[in-house]
Amino acid sequence: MIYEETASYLTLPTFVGAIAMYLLVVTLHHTLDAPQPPTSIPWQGYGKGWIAGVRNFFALSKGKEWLETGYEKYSKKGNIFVLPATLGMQAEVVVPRSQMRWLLDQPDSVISTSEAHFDILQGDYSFVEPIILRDPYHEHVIHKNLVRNLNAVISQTAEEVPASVEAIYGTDTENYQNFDVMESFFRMIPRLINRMMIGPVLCREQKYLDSVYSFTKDVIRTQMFMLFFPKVFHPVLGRLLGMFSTYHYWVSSRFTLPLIKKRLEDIKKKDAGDPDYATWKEPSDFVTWSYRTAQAEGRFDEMRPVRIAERILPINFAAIHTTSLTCFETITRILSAEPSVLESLREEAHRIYHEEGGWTKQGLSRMHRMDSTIRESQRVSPIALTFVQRKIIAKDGITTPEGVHLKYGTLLTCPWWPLAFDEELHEEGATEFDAFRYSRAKEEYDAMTPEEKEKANALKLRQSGIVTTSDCHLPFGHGRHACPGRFFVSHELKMIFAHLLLNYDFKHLAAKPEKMWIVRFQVPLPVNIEFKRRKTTWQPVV
Ligand code: HEM
Repeated sequence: MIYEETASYLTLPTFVGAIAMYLLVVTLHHTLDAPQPPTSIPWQGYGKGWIAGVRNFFALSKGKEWLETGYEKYSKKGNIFVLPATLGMQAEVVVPRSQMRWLLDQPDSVISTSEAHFDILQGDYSFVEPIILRDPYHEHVIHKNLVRNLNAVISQTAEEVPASVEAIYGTDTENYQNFDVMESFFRMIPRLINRMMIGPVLCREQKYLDSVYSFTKDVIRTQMFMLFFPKVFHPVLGRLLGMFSTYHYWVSSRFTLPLIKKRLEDIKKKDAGDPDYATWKEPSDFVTWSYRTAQAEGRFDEMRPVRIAERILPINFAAIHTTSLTCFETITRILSAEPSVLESLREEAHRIYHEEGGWTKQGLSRMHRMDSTIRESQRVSPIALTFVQRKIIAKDGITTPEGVHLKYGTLLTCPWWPLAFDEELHEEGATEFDAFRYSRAKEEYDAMTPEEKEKANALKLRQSGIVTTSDCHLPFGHGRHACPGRFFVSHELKMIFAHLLLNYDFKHLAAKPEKMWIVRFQVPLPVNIEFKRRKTTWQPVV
């Protein structure tokens, strides 16, 4: 009897009603809970009231349209506007290009990058311990060490690229194979980034690589799931979801901890003048950089092996998906462009490799066509609508140059998607992919006489490379918190593509890959490419 009564409530309408009620509660909770931008400034979406808030919350596919309209109506006139909260994402105040300098000049104690990242990435739960994102010392280590150790990093990466590519793309010279492009890079990139992080032994250990890759997926899962639940559930849900990343950290640490402990022992013996270590040279990788930086700065907590092992994972998180997506965009753009683009890139890679006798920093910096192709692929395929997220952490808030007061906790951001395609900011054809957009002028410059070079604007040319960020080129962010990994990525990607294009044949891609927008992110749909190992490395036709 009781069973029958219960069953009578479990009808489709009651189930749908319960879900609708739950979502309504979640929406209202998010709306009331998050710091709200002022209603005195323009809001995109359905408006500012309660009902509009509910409609905005469910408008999963509207973000792009709202941003484009806001950009045209307000950003171009130098005004801020609000991109409303969708799902559990916080409303963002979109800062126009004309106010970007003001935004980036604010001290970290007023407008914070790390606090914005902490909130967005659920720093309380996703990275094993909250301190990892609360005090992102690993970012400081990368900022401080990567560029100054670039020569060593490039030669290690050059050593690792051929085997990393072959491990995925194989050596079959007879038959074309068919592969999911994104998957191929998700398998290749962890090895290359971990060569820089922890050296040649572990970067080839598949179980270790699986654990770090799984960790990055755990973080994304936690971040996504939490959007659907009000903050009151976060402590329980976050801890449950965080167990996955803690587990994968634990698996990775079984590989990393012994190596880190041994490295620190070696360094200490070397420092103590142990004669056995007279010729020992400390490897230049993230482990050594972390220890040495912490030692120089008296950060004893950061010299502990466990802490160094924990910090390896957020760097993997920052690197794996971003680099794989960029590789995906670049190769699919090359293969769907005119075949002459592929041939031209091959010619450049072959020429420079032979002129330099291998991959050097100097040679890679002369690969203008490849540099341009990667930069242009990033421009025409923004991963997200907005970049440069910052959170106001000054307790009293802050007043913008146009006199609007924004309170503590407000999220600020910059409009990347519309900037990327603005015809007024880029040379003609801004909506089209033009592989050599940034390299034509550089090649012309290289061919000039010294007198002609003196008259040319070399600075402008140098400012159009992959690593150069600006207020209208944001794939690596902008300002002092712009991605420090880009100095590694730019060389890594050139070596990967040079190796792929010189050693493999590819079938032309008939159509450009399809994309889908999920809230504020652009996600490519799966694409397969057909390729075959060449019997001999590509040679120019004489
Ligand atoms: C193509 C690949 C990559 C892309 C597109 C990318 C993009 C970004 C973006 C958009 C930011 C935020 C910048 C801002 O808010 O102004 C960022 C930050 C960061 N990235 Fe990357 N990244 C890539 C690869 C890497 C790699 C390989 C590393 C590590 C070696 C790395 C380490 C970092 C770090 C540590 C930060 C935080 C910087 C800070 O807040 O001071 N990234 N990245």
